[in-house]
Amino acid sequence: MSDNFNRRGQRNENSGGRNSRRNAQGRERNRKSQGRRDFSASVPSARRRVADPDRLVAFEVMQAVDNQDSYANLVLPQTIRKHRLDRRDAAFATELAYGTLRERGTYDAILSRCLDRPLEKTDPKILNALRLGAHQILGMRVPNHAALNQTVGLARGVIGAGPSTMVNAVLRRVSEKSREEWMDELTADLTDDIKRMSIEESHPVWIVRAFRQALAAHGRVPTEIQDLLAADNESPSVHLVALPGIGDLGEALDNDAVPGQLVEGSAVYSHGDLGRLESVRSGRVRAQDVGSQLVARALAGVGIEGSDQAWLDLCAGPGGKAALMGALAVERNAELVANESAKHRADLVSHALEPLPKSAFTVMTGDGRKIRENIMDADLPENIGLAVEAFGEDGDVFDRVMVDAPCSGLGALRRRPEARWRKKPGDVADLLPLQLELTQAAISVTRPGGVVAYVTCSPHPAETQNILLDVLDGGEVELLDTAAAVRSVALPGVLEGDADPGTAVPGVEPAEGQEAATTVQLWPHVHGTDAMFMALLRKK
Ligand SMILES: C[S@@+](CC[C@H](N)C(=O)[O-])C[C@H]1O[C@@H](n2cnc3c(N)ncnc32)[C@H](O)[C@@H]1O
Repeated sequence: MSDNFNRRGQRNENSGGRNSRRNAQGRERNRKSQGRRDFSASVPSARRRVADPDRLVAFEVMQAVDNQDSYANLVLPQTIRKHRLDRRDAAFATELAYGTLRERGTYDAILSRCLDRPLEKTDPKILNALRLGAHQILGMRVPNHAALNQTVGLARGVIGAGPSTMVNAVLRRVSEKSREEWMDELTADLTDDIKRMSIEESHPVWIVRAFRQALAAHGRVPTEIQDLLAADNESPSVHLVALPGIGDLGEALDNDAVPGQLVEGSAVYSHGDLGRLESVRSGRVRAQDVGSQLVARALAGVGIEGSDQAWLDLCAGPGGKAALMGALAVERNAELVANESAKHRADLVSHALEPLPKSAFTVMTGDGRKIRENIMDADLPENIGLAVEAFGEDGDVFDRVMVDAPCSGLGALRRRPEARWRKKPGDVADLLPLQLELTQAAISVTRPGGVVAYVTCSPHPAETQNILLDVLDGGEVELLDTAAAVRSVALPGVLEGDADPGTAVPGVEPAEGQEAATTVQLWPHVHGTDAMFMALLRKK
């Protein structure tokens, strides 16, 4: 983490460069030359009447998330461009918007003690301005007077003079206590740990509860929950993968990336715009969570007997795992079929696979549940086509199949700052039938002895272990020692001891030739990855 960011990954406003609007002490520079004046925080009526551009960007992102259901990670870059922020101000706006969105739950609990009306009855624009102010005061090291002054200026500029007076009064009350004092006050009378953590770590109560169950279900200690929630509030590092045999990490490493600690061919990049790396622009090096890299490599690496030429990624969009699997397939003289139901996402898969030789892959657009019918009609690469003929009407042609199922995404909350507030408990239940049917469809096109990987970016027991048990009930597949397969593609020693991601599944016997029947659950607070689940299944 750079020196310019605090414990929560936010920038300290104390490292002003030559052109910065903040000086070396973190104070906003005087802007007389821009025709505006900065005033003392104690004179609200005389404060600036226009919104500071980086705070305005953060505010517009919050509004777009609320009013247009926008994704912050998509709308933020557009808004930064619209307001022509320089790199430094863009970084500040990013931390302000993302941090405020993530920690909204904590700030709302504090604001509800400072407002004289319920939050629901507060004008949403005023509420968003207050949240941004609270984050600057309690979550970033912006001096109180600057946070107040600038947020009042923002409110005055985008909402009006009346509301700005109220924003000033409320933020003054917020600034009267430190974050720790606020937490003590808010949680003093709470006997329920889940509610306490929900406020302290800014997650909805139902997600805290689900995570605690998930930790227990995947063999970890439920008391880890606080660390897990805290890890969700950190900005994730950018992990890179060099497509094996196609890309290399040299350029990234020359530009301050550092080698990844979990898996070979990976690096961690924390030095700004990835687009400046030609290897990334060309798609030969890709940004990909290292957990995704691990599961893709584990499926490619697990031992199978017999043919190994036809690989399938059943739910491939936008193509991250497909690109890595496809490159590994090329090295092994195998070919990849990448299927995706949404046309625009199938186009992204085609784009992700561009660096591969054209003859090495096929992209199909279709419902994965109908893959069996669809592959019989498809124009597949020659060796897969031959295999289809060999298996005749059955269509069970594939040696390795990835089912990276559509899921609640609860394991990647740190990537989508607003996601935790949008998701509902029903989202988990809604996807369960689809997850099961996709896995059954995958099994139906896998040849006996071939392997299916069931993967989710969620640790929720309903969409991980329960789906697995339903699949095993079908009697067509057996659970492999997934943890051993994952360890074998990780760097030596890193998934041992407390970092062992494996869990034995009660009542499930090891398959022939396997030490154990295990699943794998990765965690942000243990492995620095998304909370990704994997079960490797061998077709009988
Ligand atoms: C978790 S994402 C896959 C991520 C991808 N493997 C990667 O690494 O980039 C799940 C994908 O499944 C797709 N999907 C949803 N329903 C599907 C279906 N019935 N058949 C095939 N794909 C489906 C979604 O559009 C989404 O792109």
